[in-house]
Amino acid sequence: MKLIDLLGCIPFYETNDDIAHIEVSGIEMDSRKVESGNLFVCIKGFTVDGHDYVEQAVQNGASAVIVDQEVHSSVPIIKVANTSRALSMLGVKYYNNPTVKLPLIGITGTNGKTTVTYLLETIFNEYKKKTGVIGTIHMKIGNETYPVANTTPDALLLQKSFKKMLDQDVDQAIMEVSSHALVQGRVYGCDYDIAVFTNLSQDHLDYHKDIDDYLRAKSLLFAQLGNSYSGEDKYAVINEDDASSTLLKESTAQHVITYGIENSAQVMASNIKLGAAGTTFQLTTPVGELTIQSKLIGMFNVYNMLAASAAAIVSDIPIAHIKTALEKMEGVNGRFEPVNEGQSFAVIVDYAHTPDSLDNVLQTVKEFAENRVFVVVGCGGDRDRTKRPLMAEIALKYADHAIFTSDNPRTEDPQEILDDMTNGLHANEDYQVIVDRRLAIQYAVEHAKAGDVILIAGKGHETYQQIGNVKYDFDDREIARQAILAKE
Ligand SMILES: CC(=O)N[C@H]1[C@@H](OP(=O)(O)OP(=O)(O)OC[C@H]2O[C@@H](n3ccc(=O)[nH]c3=O)[C@H](O)[C@@H]2O)O[C@H](CO)[C@@H](O)[C@@H]1O[C@H](C)C(=O)N[C@@H](C)C(=O)N[C@H](CCC(=O)O)C(=O)O
Ligand SMILES: Nc1ncnc2c1ncn2[C@@H]1O[C@H](COP(=O)(O)OP(=O)(O)OP(=O)(O)O)[C@@H](O)[C@H]1O
Ligand SMILES: N[C@H](CCC[C@H](N)C(=O)O)C(=O)O
Ligand SMILES: [Mg+2]
Repeated sequence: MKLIDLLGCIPFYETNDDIAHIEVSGIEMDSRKVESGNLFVCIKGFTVDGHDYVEQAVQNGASAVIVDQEVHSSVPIIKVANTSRALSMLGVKYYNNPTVKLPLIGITGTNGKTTVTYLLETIFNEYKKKTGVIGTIHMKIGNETYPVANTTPDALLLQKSFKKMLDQDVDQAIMEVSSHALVQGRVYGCDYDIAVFTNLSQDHLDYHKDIDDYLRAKSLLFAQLGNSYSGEDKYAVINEDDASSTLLKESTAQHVITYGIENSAQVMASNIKLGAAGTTFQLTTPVGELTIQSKLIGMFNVYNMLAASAAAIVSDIPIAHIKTALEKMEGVNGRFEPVNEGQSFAVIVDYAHTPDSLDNVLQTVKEFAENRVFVVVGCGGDRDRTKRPLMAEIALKYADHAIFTSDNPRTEDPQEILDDMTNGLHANEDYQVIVDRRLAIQYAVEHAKAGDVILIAGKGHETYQQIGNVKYDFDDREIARQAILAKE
């Protein structure tokens, strides 16, 4: 593509050279990955500034650079107001604006995004629609999976992935939209057809100034809905029982469809029967009413099913297919996942890593436990410190025995993270600190008796533990399995 044509998507830019002849073979934001003829976009990050890597990009063959600060270079320099924003626009243009053709659902909220994403995948697949999914666990096109570094990838990878989905005849794309992505503009230029809100509670206060700032970040998804003027109907799917619903409804000029249990909403669940092996409820929607018998456990999963059902209804999926899919769904990788080797006690691995999710999941465990509840939990390093004491308190509120351990310490001292968790606790409470996560899991398994439940929270599907900057192989499910086998 000619650079001059590509730059048509940026309203104002300055250049120091004649760029009419330049062909662009691709766009790159990482100097280490630049190939001959690439346009290098300099992004100021949290760790380093891409403007410092212009020379490396040029050595690797960059044909031009996009900057928002002064740099010196032997290739043409194009100066814009904001390179992050430019990167998204360039990605959209380079990959030919894929989301205008690709039906796209974006899911945001503190908890439940991944679960709702996979519920929607199951529903669309049941209706014989090919899906593309982007989220925490991986990117998935049809049955092929690809690893991802972020829940919501950077703008370039995102647009490239949408293009790939279109090339592979995907009918419906479904993605998680993190608050980081919204603030950083990773999703500028995505033409969402449906934006779903799950819930809002405390997380990421290392990144967002306060909870209002966090909510404002989430609201950007709803404000962006319909900005492409494609003329199609767009929908915001909102949890009416969440205190943030009013602001989010006011953030969009598009159609709103609500779901809920407590407050009156368009899609509702009633007559809910929560069980240890599944959940039954009456689903009431504007297009009909039916009974759902789901294998998913816990009230929070009723909300996830309502969110997915509402998004499926506005996508014109017949409710009979929604019912079949919800009832077929076995669960999501690493979410309330049992580890069963025929032992006399239950072991559940879950991804709860926020106060609210831990509260929800422990409440559910407590309700069905025949005997004592053990919880093995920690908090991630280089992340929101203020959630640490809250998570410890919640663990003690429900569990008969809490074992506090490391999650992904990253660059923090694991003991200091655990001190943050436990400093405010009373000494006589029944908890223990075992820094090594493997030993903590082993301890819980060794001490469990018939009818007890062990909840291992925080890492769910993760198959590594990050200590310092190194990711070591680590899978809670495997460690638990080995411990169970060693015991019996
Ligand atoms: C805080 C944050 O959002 N960080 C993201 C950010 O990293 P960064 O700002 O540190 O990037 P950087 O290393 O300073 O690099 C700046 C620029 O210089 C470039 N560079 C860098 C080095 C070099 O040699 N040459 C070069 O050109 C980089 O390619 C980049 O363009 O940009 C990177 C590239 O897009 C992201 O991968 C990275 O996510 C890191 C891995 C991360 O941990 N992010 C978390 C906080 C996050 O975003 N989480 C949410 C999910 C949260 C949730 O839902 O619970 C997510 O969407 O994943
Ligand atoms: N609707 C919900 N409300 C509260 N907690 C939930 C809800 N759904 C799931 N959870 C809890 O949160 C954990 C994470 O769920 P899930 O992975 O679906 O959320 P997520 O929003 O994708 O999280 P992340 O921000 O890490 O991507 C689950 O393991 C469960 O404990
Ligand atoms: N997307 C979340 C995942 C947290 C998972 C938990 N295991 C941790 O490492 O804190 C984050 O980056 O905050
Ligand atoms: Mg997720």
